[in-house]
Amino acid sequence: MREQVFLYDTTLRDGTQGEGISLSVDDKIKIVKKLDEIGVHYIEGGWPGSNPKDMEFFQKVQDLQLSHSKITAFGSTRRIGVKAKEDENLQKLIESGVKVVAIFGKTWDFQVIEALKTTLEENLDMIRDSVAYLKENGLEVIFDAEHFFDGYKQNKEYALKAIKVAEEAGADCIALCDTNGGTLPHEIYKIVKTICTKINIQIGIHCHNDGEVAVANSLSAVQAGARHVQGTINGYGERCGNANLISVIPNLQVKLNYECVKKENLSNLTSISKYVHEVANQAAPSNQPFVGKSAFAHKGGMHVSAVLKHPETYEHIKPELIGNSRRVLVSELSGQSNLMFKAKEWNYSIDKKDPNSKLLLEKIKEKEHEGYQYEAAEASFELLVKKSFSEWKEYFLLDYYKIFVEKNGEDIFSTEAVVKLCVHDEMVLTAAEGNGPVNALDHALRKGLEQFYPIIKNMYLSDYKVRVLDETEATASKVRVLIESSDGTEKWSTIGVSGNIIKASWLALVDSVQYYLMKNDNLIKVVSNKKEEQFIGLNNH
Ligand SMILES: CC(=O)SCCNC(=O)CCNC(=O)[C@H](O)C(C)(C)COP(=O)(O)OP(=O)(O)OC[C@H]1O[C@@H](n2cnc3c(N)ncnc32)[C@H](O)[C@@H]1OP(=O)(O)O
Ligand SMILES: CC(=O)C(=O)O
Repeated sequence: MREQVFLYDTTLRDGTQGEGISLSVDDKIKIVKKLDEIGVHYIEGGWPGSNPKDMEFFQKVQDLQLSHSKITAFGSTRRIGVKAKEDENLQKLIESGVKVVAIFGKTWDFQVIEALKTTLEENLDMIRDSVAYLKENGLEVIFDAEHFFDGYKQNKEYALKAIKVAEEAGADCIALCDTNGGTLPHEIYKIVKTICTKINIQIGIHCHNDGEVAVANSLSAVQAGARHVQGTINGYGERCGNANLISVIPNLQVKLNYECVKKENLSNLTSISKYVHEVANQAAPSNQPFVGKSAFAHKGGMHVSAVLKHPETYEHIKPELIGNSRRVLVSELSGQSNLMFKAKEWNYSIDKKDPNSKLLLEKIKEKEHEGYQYEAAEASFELLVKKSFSEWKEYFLLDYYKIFVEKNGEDIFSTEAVVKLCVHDEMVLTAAEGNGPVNALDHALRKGLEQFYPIIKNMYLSDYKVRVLDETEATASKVRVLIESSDGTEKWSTIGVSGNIIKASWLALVDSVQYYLMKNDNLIKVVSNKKEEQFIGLNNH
């Protein structure tokens, strides 16, 4: 039987103390639903005494039927010199309608004197009165021992007395907080181990990430006896953030054999991490451990060769356990194993002994040396593979393009592009305007192709990025253009590199259209045959 560790999520409270993180009431409700689905035990919704938004949240959340999670409200011990029953913050905690509250109190003598500006005795009274009052009101009470580790290192006796007072007043759990985030895992282990021998109620841990060891500290605390772990999804939180539950959970469950969430819910971690990034309007870091896009992305040829033989050679856990997946990147650091893996993904079968495979690898390395970066442009890479390993027909060939940019006296710019193409042995000349040279080229290219391949009306450019490759060359430097295209369902990325930004853009643009046509080749054949029949018909008249 695996020992249970209780998860206490504070994304909606401490998470929103992180710079740039702000959640509306609806956002919070959405996140609550997801956390409940994966079986987080406690969800701290906010601080009812802090702002009207949090009050509204506590009203609205009462309408949710949660299956697993208990909603908690956060606040502080009573104010100095005020009776607990008259303290506005404690009243709001009770009025919030929750059954569980977490209150933080000072356990570091230095904080009591410098921040609270009161006596050590009054602080102990504040803790005692507040916990006792909330218990009298029938609530489950978690006491967050603020700055516990710093306090313990400086004045053991007082820090211990502060949490003893909370225990004696009836607290259900004492969460030891590394509030400044500077404590190291071996210190956490030693201190938590000692505290577990002195306190008879559940011990919890709340770590900040200022020393980048919040996850490690949380694990050390559990190994030392803590059974309640506080943290946030994706590690959002004040300053450098809180312990990232998305990493804490699989480390505890997969590696240390504790029970945090039901086994079947582990595979939702990747999607919940993405979901919360999305709701919080944050870019998901691709190198986020466990769930990031790159967490199981293999780039070095040696690694890929080994992973193909046995994934455990370069993977610490199976990616599917947490809902992630293995990826292989293609670059100048690739070996033939990278090509084989990618080709298989696209249903091409290639053999290491095939001379084309070696040629393709050499071509990729040359191109990467020129400035191409295929890991960011898989569609261009797939075209290269297709051209190397199967019959390739050009959907169109360029004869020339011309671009005209005009600025009139009233500071109005106009841009026009003329494109001459050969499609199905027919010369097509088109012109189009655009709000810039690349846009005009895009319009002219489509105008020329749409009559042959009407399907391209469905695709559009969704992103366009330019990167200067050698800044020392200033305006003469090479540029790398990355284009992302979409048809509303799929997205694909293509690349072009040149000393001329228009040419780099054209190359990326052509790859984008060729890729789409290649992917929809079955549909296209029908349309272009008809077109040819039509021409024949016309010629007969
Ligand atoms: C470690 C943590 O993360 S604790 C959580 C921190 N989170 C937040 O502060 C976010 C929400 N906070 C707020 O909305 C506001 O700070 C409020 C509404 C709670 C309080 O606002 P104000 O009354 O204007 O006080 P202000 O924020 O300026 O100062 C905090 C006061 O609380 C006191 N205080 C700090 N900790 C405690 C405590 N554990 N118990 C009682 N009082 C405390 C401070 O000494 C200070 O008192 P003072 O005004 O007499 O100097
Ligand atoms: C309570 C809390 O958030 C802290 O001490 O960091």
